[in-house]
Amino acid sequence: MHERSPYALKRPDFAALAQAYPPLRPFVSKTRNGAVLNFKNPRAVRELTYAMLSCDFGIRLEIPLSSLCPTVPGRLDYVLHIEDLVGSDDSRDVRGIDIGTGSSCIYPLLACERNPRWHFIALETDKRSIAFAQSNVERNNMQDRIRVVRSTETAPLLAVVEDGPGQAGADGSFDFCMCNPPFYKDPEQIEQSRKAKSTAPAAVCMGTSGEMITDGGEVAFVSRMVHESLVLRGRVRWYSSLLGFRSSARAIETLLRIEGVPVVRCDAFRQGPTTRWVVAWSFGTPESAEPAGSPSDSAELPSHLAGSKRKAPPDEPESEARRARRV
Ligand SMILES: C[S@@+](CC[C@H](N)C(=O)[O-])C[C@H]1O[C@@H](n2cnc3c(N)ncnc32)[C@H](O)[C@@H]1O
Repeated sequence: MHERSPYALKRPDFAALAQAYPPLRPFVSKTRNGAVLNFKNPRAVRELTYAMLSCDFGIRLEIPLSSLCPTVPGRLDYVLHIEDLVGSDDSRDVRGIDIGTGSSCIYPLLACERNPRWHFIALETDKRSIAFAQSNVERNNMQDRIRVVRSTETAPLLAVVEDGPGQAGADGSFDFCMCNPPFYKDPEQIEQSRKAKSTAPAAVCMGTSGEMITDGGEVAFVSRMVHESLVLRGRVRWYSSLLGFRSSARAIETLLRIEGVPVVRCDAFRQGPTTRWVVAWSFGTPESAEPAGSPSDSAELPSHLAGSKRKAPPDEPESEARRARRV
């Protein structure tokens, strides 16, 4: 977990959360070992996300039950990592792009809540998710800072940088882009992943196929970002994506090095037994971006950029619900 995360030091106290956030109460039971939550119940998992966002960030959310339910500590880790990359200069506006914002619009909401001068374009292809994301932006009065924009599957992922509808800086540039892509290439890969976790309790999965599956999997998706960045170059200062497999992070890092991208870093973030990778790259000058790192050499990075680096786990992503269980 990121060293600045408030969740790095304490496990959530379900009893205290339920006290502070009454809608969570029906899902919390008292046992001899303390208060517990039934993570097999999608409503309980969703209510936990609502409770944490409300109590810890003052964010109000509504998402459909049949969609990916974001786990707050994991999403916060990526936001903290982006803050490390772009710096915490409150004296200027910072502009970011979230590729695939989902129905929650979780990254823009968390990032804007923490950073008063940040602005986002939140891109999404799915019609229902766009409607929910837009409502969540309005529910939190963020309309002047977060703009939900519809993408199409065939359009470039970063077409918005070329189009620059309103939110780019005066020079038409963005400070960063972030992305949590669909991890899997097909249902079989999801099934394989589930079987590999057969010793674990059955997980409740709330992702739609559009949220979990993309042609060629996450490597193909992020490779598209890489190729677009080779054209856009400094129009975005930091390009980045989350990756669910260590092998994917390595593949993207290799692609970036083959393409001669001058600044590449790969950081691993661990929460319990789950690790996620964030690959970030930049065409910036040495002053605006640190030298490259890699999963193997990232321990040499300055600590504020290092996140939580631990021994790499098996090469498998995990369902949102299993991640939530460890919160
Ligand atoms: C794994 S979900 C991430 C949702 C959210 N960002 C989160 O972290 O909870 C991936 C999202 O990317 C969206 N997506 C897929 N292809 C896309 C594309 N070409 N452009 C923009 N969004 C896309 C999906 O509809 C889905 O909502």
